[in-house]
Amino acid sequence: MDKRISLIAANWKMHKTIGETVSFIETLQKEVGPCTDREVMIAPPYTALDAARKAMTMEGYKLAAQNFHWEEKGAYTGEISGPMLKDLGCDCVILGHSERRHLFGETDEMIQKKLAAAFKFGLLPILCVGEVLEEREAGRTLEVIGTQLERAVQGLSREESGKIVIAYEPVWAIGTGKTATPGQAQEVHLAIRQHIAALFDKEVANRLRILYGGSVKPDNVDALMAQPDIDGLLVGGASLEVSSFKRIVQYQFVEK
Ligand SMILES: O=C[C@H](O)COP(=O)(O)O
Repeated sequence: MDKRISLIAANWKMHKTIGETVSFIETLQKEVGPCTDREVMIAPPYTALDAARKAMTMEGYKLAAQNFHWEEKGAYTGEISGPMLKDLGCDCVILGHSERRHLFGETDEMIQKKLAAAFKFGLLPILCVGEVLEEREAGRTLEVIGTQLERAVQGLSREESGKIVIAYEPVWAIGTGKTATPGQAQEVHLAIRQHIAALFDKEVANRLRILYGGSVKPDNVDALMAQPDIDGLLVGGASLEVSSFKRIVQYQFVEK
C-alpha cells in the first residue's frame, strides 16, 4: 500500500477575527513546531486568510478556504473565485461541507463544478460526504455516500481523482458530541476506498487520503487515527482552542 501522509485539518467555520487567527497560528506553531511526518491545515473565514498565510511560517502548515465559486469571475455578488483564493496564498479548498449542502442548498451538481474548478485553478480539494441520521437508520449510508462520490468526481481524470482528499463527515456527528465509533468510521472509509477503486482503479484508491470529521476530540483522536483507512481528520469545534487542536495534531502515530 502507498504511504499516505496524514492530514489534520481545522475548519473554523464562522469563527475568529484576524487578531484571533494570527494569535492562534503563532501559538500553535510555537508549541507544535514544524511538521514533517503529517500535514496541518487551517481553514479560517475568508476575512482572515491573508493574515493566516502571513502567520504560517513553518513547514507542514497549509491554508484552506471553506468554500468558493466555480467560475473564474463574473456577476456573482458575494462570491469568491479560485484565482482570488490563489492570490491570497490558499493551498486547498473545502467543498460540499454538510453545512453548505443543508443550510445553503448546495447540490451534487454544484459540488461537481467546484471540484473541477479546484483542479483548474490549482487548489487541493477536500470533498466532504456524509449521511444524515435517517439515512443511517434506514441502512442507506453506503448508498448515499456512493451517490455523492459518483456525482462529484464526474468528468475528473484518473490523475485528478487520486489527488482529492475526501472527508467523511456523518451529519449526525457534526457538532453534536456524538462521534462515529472508530469501527463505524473505518467501515465507511474502507467502502469509500473500494468505491473509488471501482470507479477508477486500486492504485488511485490507495493514494486517496480519507479524513474523518464529526465531534473529533482529544479523547477520541488516537482510536480514530489507529484505523487503517483513516488518514486524517477534519475538526470543527475542537480546532478552535490551541490546547485541544494541538493534542489532536499530536495524535499517537501507529504504523499501518
Ligand atoms: O468540518 C468540520 C466538521 O463539521 C466537524 O465539526 P465538529 O468537530 O464541531 O463536530
